[in-house]
Amino acid sequence: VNDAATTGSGYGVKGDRKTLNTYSSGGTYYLYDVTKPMNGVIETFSAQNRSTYPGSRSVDSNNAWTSSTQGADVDAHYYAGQVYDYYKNTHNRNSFDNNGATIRSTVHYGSNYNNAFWNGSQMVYGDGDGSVFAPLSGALDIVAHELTHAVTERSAGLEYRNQSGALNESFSDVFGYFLDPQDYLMGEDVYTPTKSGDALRSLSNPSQFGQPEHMNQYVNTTSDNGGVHTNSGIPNKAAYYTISSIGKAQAEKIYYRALTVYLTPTSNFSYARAALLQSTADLYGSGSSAYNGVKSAWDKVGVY
Ligand SMILES: CCC(=O)Oc1c(C)cccc1C(=O)O
Ligand SMILES: [Zn+2]
Repeated sequence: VNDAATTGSGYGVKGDRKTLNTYSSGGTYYLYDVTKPMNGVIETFSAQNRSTYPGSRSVDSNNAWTSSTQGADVDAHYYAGQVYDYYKNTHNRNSFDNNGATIRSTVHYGSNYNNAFWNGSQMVYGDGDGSVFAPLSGALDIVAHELTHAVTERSAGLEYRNQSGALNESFSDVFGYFLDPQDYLMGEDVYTPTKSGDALRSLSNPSQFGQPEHMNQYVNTTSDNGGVHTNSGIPNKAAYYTISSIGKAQAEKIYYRALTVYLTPTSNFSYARAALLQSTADLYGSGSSAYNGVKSAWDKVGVY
């Protein structure tokens, strides 16, 4: 039996053509990517619209992943590979655990499910209901957001509530930007497919989608684990100020070092400021323009 790594192609959620790293075994093709270094594996499954995971491996008979229901599978697989490459090439991190863990995604989870999440072991994506969301793996920034939850879990371990939870959310949005830097919007490629110009969140203008962007607007609430998707607007705005003043290349090194070296499970916004400043001093010096950029960014959002 000739099992082999193969190259397929298909259409993503938006109908765009993509080349795919697949695998053939017994005459069937699988979304199973064995091309990454040190045996990192990326694999994609389908829940076939049931609420179970992982479901079964996404398969195709001729390695042409072109049916309308395969777009979610194509994008989950392709974008997971892009996020793997980003963390390896930019930060020398080998998968989310820095030890070559298999990156598994399940698509077509549930029915009309307007959600995506990291479940502690894998990524899971709904198909959306066609009004609030198109299939959620169709946005690179969402895939990067979810996989960054895994990186955070295996590094800082920021507890998913209150300020540490808002930081957890913010780091996922910020790395979503680093993967998809042509705008400061989150999820715009799949959010409200019948309406243009909106998004889940904006890093440059959090208040556009109902988020605070200064500490004096912090929302004390018990909903959403203490407003983790709301209060993330404050560190997101600080990240926007940082990126727009010192540039993406230095900002992403600073953010990765803070996340993997200094932040802890209970870090709050003030500690995040200190961690980012210390990371900047480590990398570029405390007298650098980068250091002044980070300091000024957090001053502007009222976090000291
Ligand atoms: C940008 C990705 C995102 O926010 O995904 C979520 C959605 C769409 C609903 C609920 C939670 C999340 C999340 O991953 O935090
Ligand atoms: Zn999230």
